[in-house]
Amino acid sequence: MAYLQDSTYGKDNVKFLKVKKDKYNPQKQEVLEATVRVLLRGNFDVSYTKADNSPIVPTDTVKNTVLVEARKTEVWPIERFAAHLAEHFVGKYAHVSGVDVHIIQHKWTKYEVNGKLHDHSFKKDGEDVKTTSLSYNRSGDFQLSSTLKDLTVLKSTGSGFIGYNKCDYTTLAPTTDRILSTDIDCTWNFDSKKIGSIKNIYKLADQGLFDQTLAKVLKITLDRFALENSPSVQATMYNMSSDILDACPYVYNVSYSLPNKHYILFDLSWKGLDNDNVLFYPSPNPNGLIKSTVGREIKAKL
Ligand SMILES: O=c1[nH]c(=O)c2[nH]c(=O)[nH]c2[nH]1
Repeated sequence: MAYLQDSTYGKDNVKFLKVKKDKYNPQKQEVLEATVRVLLRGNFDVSYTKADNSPIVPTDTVKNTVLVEARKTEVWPIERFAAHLAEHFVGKYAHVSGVDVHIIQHKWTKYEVNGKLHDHSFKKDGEDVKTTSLSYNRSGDFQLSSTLKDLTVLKSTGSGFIGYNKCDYTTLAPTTDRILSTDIDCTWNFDSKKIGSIKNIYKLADQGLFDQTLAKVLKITLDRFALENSPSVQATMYNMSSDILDACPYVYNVSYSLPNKHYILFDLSWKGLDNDNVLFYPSPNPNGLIKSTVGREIKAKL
């Protein structure tokens, strides 16, 4: 006999762009382009097991809700809009027990014209995006995290890899000078206890917590990447995580997932040429993939 173990449903890839006009100068604007996913949990079992659609809030209604609420409420920062959507669905439908909201914020950056940032012209200056994920239950439990991803970085020196395990399968030569390149994917989980309740997300958003945390994560990641003589991806990502935990008291733990995008020194000796770490070829496949989650050490009570 089959039984429904788990289910969730909703709308994915709901896209909008919202314009924010300055109160005193409506030509001065900000934009937020977003891709939203809302998945509902709750008393929907009969729609799967008995072909009874009566509890289903159509995914089309979910899409409409995201767009109407984006018009009616503040969407900056995306953590606030995620909280608003989660509260909306749980508040409106008694049989919804929980909501998972995921929002991607696409990058638009103002650029300078005649030495001054233009009021309403933007360029796409990178593929990196910020995302947020909020899982919320009717009981009040919530888990909020945000992510910076697809930020591609490379350093042409200041990185090495030596002292690793060697066996009869090892061909890798140790190096104290290599290219290090990765696509940054960093997730910071917020401390739900410290935030207190989903309502406090609005207050903390007003205080700038979420924007400041993103700015700190970005700065720490880029600074560490540039300034540290990296002994390995593993050690560098741990140090980045540890810096973020020191700088961001509302962050509970930090996860990085970093591909090691190899650039291989090309052997030119057959041509009678040396290669003093100047000519490399990018080797997209295979790539290393290094992941870690770093949390705060629980101090023992003395
Ligand atoms: O920083 C690195 N970590 C590894 O685990 C590894 N493995 C490898 O082949 N090169 C590297 N580099």
